[in-house]
Amino acid sequence: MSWTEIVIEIARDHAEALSDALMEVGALSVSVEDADEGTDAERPLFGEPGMEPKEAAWEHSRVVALTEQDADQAAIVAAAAEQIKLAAVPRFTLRKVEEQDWVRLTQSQFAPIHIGKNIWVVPSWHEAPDPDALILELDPGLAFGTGSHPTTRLCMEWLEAHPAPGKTVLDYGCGSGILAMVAKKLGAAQVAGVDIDPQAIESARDNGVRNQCDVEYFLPDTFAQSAYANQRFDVVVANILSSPLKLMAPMLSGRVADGGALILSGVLARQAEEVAAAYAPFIKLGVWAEQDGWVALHGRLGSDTVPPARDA
Ligand SMILES: C[S@@+](CC[C@H](N)C(=O)[O-])C[C@H]1O[C@@H](n2cnc3c(N)ncnc32)[C@H](O)[C@@H]1O
Repeated sequence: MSWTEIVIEIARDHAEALSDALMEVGALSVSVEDADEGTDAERPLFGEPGMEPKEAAWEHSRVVALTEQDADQAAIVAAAAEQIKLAAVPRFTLRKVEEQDWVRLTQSQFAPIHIGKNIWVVPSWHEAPDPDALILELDPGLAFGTGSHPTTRLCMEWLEAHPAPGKTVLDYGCGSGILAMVAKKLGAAQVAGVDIDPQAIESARDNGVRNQCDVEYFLPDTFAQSAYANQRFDVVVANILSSPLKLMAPMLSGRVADGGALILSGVLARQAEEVAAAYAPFIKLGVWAEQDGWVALHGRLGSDTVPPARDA
């Protein structure tokens, strides 16, 4: 079966309403894109959780509505325009969409990711490229943490460079559970993960089962009432944005055992000093490594000095 896409370029202010109206009058699905994407007018936007909040949305939108091939596309556009009382029916073009193997197409966009020296994150439909490596089977899903983002990779590389066999690890802001699972696979004795998002907890638990990683995951309030309520950990890793990290300084520092390590990620290089300043009353933090403008900070509780940077 084939479909036809209706493509309408429209001012950003109208895009959301037009997209809702198109759905109501017969479109099968609608997406709104940046009409300036790929041109000199394109504005940088960052959408992944863990990245800087959007400062400005794009200027011009492209609304793309999928319809049955034999639908009356002109009538659909006219009805949608009338529904939201546009002054005129917007101009549109049509694109034919051939049937494809959508599952295969989507899957082909996610390849195994090599991280650090010996870690591979491998989608379930791929063979592990190196069966002797530390393999995490992870599919892209609702929770952040597939290893594609520098903030995640920096933490994974830190964990690999500082294995803690037999130690305790807390992954605060665990998302998919990727960091907790790396810690566990590197030999940590006891690992806990916490996230504010119930969907993240659910997917972290699923991923734990799939990867045979015995990690316990909690929402913050249940964590505070769990057997871990007063526990301090040998390693605490938190990949969250700089503002919440600053607010959490007393809480996260209070979770680190004497001589234990704290690793913070989700921090832009220019934010490193202010984040380190928020933790200074508790733990001396310094930059461990930088990737694509993001840094990971680290420090040890009770140490007067900042541990060396990776490339020092
Ligand atoms: C950037 S993701 C990191 C996910 C994963 N740890 C990684 O490194 O890829 C940040 C995660 O922190 C969670 N988060 C944000 N604020 C939080 C808070 N105040 N307490 C606990 N988790 C939080 C988000 O729901 C999200 O899953």
